Amino acid sequence: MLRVEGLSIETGGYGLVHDVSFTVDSGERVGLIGESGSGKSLTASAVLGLLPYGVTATGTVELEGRDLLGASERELSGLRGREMAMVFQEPMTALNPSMRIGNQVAEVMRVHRTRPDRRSAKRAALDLLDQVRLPDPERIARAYPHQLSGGQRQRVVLAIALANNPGLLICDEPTTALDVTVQAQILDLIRAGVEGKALLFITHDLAVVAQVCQRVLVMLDGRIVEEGPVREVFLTPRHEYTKKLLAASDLEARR
Ligand SMILES: Nc1ncnc2c1ncn2[C@@H]1O[C@H](COP(=O)(O)OP(=O)(O)OP(=O)(O)O)[C@@H](O)[C@H]1O
Repeated sequence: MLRVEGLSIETGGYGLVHDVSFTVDSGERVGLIGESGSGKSLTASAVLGLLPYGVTATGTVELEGRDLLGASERELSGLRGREMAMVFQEPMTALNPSMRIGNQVAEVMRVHRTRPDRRSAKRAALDLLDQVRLPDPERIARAYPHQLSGGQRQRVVLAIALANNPGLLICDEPTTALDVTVQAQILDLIRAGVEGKALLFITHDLAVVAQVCQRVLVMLDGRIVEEGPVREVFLTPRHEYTKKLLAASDLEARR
């Protein structure tokens, strides 16, 4: 499904990510962990074709065999929101503050023409709001983003991400801004929502990886230094850095 091979990212001749390779198959949930600045978000941005201005990527990124690094912006925007979708930390930046929630969810289906008409897109939007367990979807659909809580807004973002049934979902710290009980609910929804799809889940929280992912990649200074099944890596880490990460987390205490 997603294949990243020899991905390097640089800016002004300065390397930020070095020769990163990994795959995420359909039905697989893969975590990407590592300290702040290790290159996790840039790696995800390269996959999505959303690298910041002046930052460039080389290597191979393929989604269902389709080359993404060489794709035009037009091709990429046809894929984003349809074949691959993303959920970032701050839901407010993903939502349009002046558009009603229902219209925003319907919009992503209209843009990609995945529903035959406006009415069916609106109906599908209500179903999606219900699917992410928002109470009273009709009322939420009429609301504006600022009228919802942070957790409710992230549910809306997830509904938008899942609207077109994408094969790949990329989450970058989706629950970091939420309190723990809401965090657990959103993680459950993500797990349920990605069934049969590929998930790349970026976080610095090892407990979240243990809860959501089957496989984990550990990144340090722009390189993947260790990878494997979550259980294996967390129980018997091989790289010194992974050992340090585990020692610093509260996972140890839960074993
Ligand atoms: N637009 C940019 N221009 C130059 N350097 C950048 C740019 N964006 C990120 N970097 C640098 O690239 C490195 C990797 O950043 P990245 O955001 O991928 O880290 P991260 O692992 O996602 O960290 P965090 O967990 O804090 O989000 C960092 O050293 C960062 O300073």
